[in-house]
Amino acid sequence: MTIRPLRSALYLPANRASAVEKARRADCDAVILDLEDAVAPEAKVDARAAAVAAVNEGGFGHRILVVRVNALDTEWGPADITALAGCGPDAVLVPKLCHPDEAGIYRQQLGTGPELWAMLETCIAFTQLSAISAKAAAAELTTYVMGTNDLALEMRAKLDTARAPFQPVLAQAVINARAYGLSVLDGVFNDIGDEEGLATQCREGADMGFDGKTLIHPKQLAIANAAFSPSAAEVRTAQSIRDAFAAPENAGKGVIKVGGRMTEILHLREAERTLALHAATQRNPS
Ligand SMILES: CC(C)(COP(=O)(O)OP(=O)(O)OC[C@H]1O[C@@H](n2cnc3c(N)ncnc32)[C@H](O)[C@@H]1OP(=O)(O)O)[C@@H](O)C(=O)NCCC(=O)NCCSC(=O)C[C@H](O)C(=O)O
Ligand SMILES: [Mg+2]
Repeated sequence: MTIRPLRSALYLPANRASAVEKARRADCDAVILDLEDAVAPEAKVDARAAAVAAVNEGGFGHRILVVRVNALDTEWGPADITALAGCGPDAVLVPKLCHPDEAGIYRQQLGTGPELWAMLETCIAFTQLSAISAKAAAAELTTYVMGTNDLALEMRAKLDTARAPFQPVLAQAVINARAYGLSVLDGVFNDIGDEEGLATQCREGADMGFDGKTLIHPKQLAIANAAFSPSAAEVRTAQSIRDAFAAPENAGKGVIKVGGRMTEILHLREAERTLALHAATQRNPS
């Protein structure tokens, strides 16, 4: 089993050159060059050119290079998509997905090159997420990204560390992603100085089943990487489950006891995933 880690995805405005340079060396699994909400309207055209130049220049190493475009119904969206389809980042992230047919339209505009990712950040999307997800998967969309700031604005809900009003939609995002074989990333944590709050929210996201977290500052990367990586204890447990099922005395058994716990074949599958994720995260930073 091979796994592509997505523990940490760092956003930055595409037109901030010093941040683009830092992102090329940052300890993250994905870099998201933003053309949407982090870029002022008067800077949109220059930011698009900067994103295309950054993609063409490369230098992001193992990091998945993503560009977040403006929505197709804005004055910048169509030209963003055309420019990105032409230069080929690893993925294009589209904002504010609302309707079941949208992913197919984006895919058509984008062609078969880059992966298609989409933000879940509108109330209307959550009223019809199963229909959206079925059609998104058919359009080969690979990844959902939570947009909790936009969602908070639309819901008129308070976005604090505990995120109580958002628990149902966070779970819905994970369930839909898993049902259709997509990756799913948790939303950003705005308080850059609050490391404890970020760690709490990362742990919650990992416990809910998210693959990783979107982040807004390099200071946040280590906390997310740690929270979404298997711990040493989890790796040991996974190894002992794999060893136990491989032991001759357990050949052909569907359920055994490992470390005092009932352990079934489904737990072996989970253990294999843990070990694959662990192996995939043991690379040297480059
Ligand atoms: C939030 C920031 C504007 C803060 O910037 P600043 O005050 O300049 O921070 P620092 O002084 O701490 O910066 C120190 C150096 O670090 C680099 N830096 C900062 N942030 C990043 C980053 N994200 N990636 C890479 N490098 C970064 C700076 O370049 C400084 O270097 P130097 O200039 O050489 O001194 C800023 O952090 C920022 O812009 N963050 C990203 C904001 C963003 O992209 N927002 C859009 C995505 S969030 C969102 O919209 C989610 C979703 O849609 C929703 O609805 O929830
Ligand atoms: Mg948003």
